[in-house]
Amino acid sequence: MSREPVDVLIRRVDPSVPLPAYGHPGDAGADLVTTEAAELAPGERAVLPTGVSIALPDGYAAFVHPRSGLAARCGVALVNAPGTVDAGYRGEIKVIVVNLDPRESVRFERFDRVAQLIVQQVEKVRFHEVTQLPGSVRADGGFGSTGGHAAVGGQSGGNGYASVGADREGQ
Ligand SMILES: O=c1ccn([C@H]2C[C@H](O)[C@@H](COP(=O)(O)OP(=O)(O)OP(=O)(O)O)O2)c(=O)[nH]1
Ligand SMILES: [Mg+2]
Repeated sequence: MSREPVDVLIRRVDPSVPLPAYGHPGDAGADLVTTEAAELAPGERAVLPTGVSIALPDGYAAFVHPRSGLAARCGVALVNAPGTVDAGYRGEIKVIVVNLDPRESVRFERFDRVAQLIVQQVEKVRFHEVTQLPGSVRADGGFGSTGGHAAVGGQSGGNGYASVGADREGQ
């Protein structure tokens, strides 16, 4: 059974902007548009206005996520993905896009969909300082400790194959 949607107040900063909308029932993200046209050269980034500001209930945050179609077709990423919109933020939501394509410029027209907003409940924690943390199986292993590193500069970790995600150390 699906839960009732959470009510979120929204204000149009740009009076003619379409409100964020879910593409399909069950989608996690509501699409955000840019209210400004922009052209990004390869490697260029821009902070694009979305024309809306929101008031989230306490205990919620909204996250500005990339759109996979823009990423796959045009190499467009969000520099800070996912961007965090705090419950207390009343300013205009902005999207920090970057064109990662090495050759092609990318052009956004006014009201093109540039990102998607995912609203989530977030925990607030209280930090308790200690001198020693409880043990765990992972301990301080991280940053590739389980193997399967991507190749850098065409070189892999010693066997000469460029690979992403294959666990060579397990073979
Ligand atoms: O992609 C984003 C990320 C952030 N924000 C807005 C909402 C958020 O509440 C505020 C601050 O974001 P963040 O905390 O990530 O930035 P900061 O550099 O830490 O700024 P601040 O010192 O204002 O917290 O900026 C956006 O509109 N889009
Ligand atoms: Mg901050």
